[in-house]
Amino acid sequence: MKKLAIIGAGSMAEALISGMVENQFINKKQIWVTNRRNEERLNQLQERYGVSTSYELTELLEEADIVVLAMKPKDAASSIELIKPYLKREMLIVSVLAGVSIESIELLAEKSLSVVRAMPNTSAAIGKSATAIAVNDHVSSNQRNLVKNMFDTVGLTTIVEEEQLDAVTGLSGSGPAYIYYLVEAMEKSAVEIGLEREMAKELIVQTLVGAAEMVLKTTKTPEQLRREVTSPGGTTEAGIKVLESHHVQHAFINCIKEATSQSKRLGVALTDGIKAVK
Ligand SMILES: NC(=O)C1=CN([C@@H]2O[C@H](COP(=O)(O)OP(=O)(O)OC[C@H]3O[C@@H](n4cnc5c(N)ncnc54)[C@H](OP(=O)(O)O)[C@@H]3O)[C@@H](O)[C@H]2O)C=CC1
Ligand SMILES: O=C(O)[C@@H]1CCC=N1
Repeated sequence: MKKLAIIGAGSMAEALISGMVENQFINKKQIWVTNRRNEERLNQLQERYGVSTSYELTELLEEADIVVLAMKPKDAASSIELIKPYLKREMLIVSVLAGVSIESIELLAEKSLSVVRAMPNTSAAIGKSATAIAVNDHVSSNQRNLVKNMFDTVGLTTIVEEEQLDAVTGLSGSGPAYIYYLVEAMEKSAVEIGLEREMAKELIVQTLVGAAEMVLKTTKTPEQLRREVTSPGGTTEAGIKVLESHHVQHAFINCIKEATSQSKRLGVALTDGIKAVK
């Protein structure tokens, strides 16, 4: 591969750059990055990772093998409008945009393209993303393997059907935020029950890591693991009763369903908007 161009220089772009550079997926100078106008940010990425940067679209996109779309979904239409004269059938387009369908990308580009739609999460920044990718019919098996290898540099990658990506977004794309929300609650409670913040943080993190590894490494279900912690008449039972009285498990299920619906809504709004102006 000669060149990989990334449109958007935010947190997701940086996570990918860091993974690719660290794992020598491609020579760092062959990674080109741009953003809308934040030049300081581009300089920062250049200094940190040795990547190339440019606002000159010919320099950026000419002869690129892979073009990664990493702007916010609301900026997709204006951004693709700018780059569409440079997008070629032989290029592979990789989008990490939540909710934005492959169809929308091709409609915006006004041509059929080889498109991979991916949903990573922010744990990509430490090489621990749970990423799902879906491809359209123009993507060859070599290209699909190449993109899988690219996302493997930032964590685990699964191949799914495009229809499943909204659910993946609701579950694992947004997932880190749900866990952070729980950690926030654990930290607040720790202070209220008289523990020092720093010491509590250490205990919370180790509890999370330990629980995650138990789910990963044992053959027991999460429910079995929970029951093993819960002694009859003990502390866990007393705590879980409070969660149940607030229907917390039900609330989490609704949270994931709502995030999934929002991903669908974002996609439909964009596709309808594009079709209305075409
Ligand atoms: N954050 C997350 O947890 C996840 C995010 N995603 C997806 O990743 C994408 C990026 O998210 P994130 O990195 O958090 O976003 P950020 O807001 O951190 O970064 C967005 C970037 O896009 C750039 N940009 C906006 N418009 C244009 C344009 N017309 N041309 C070039 N660059 C442009 C911005 O440039 P400037 O600063 O100059 O305006 C900025 O560098 C989103 O689509 C999101 O759905 C996917 C999975 C998880
Ligand atoms: O909240 C969002 O829309 C993005 C997509 C998945 C995680 N963050």
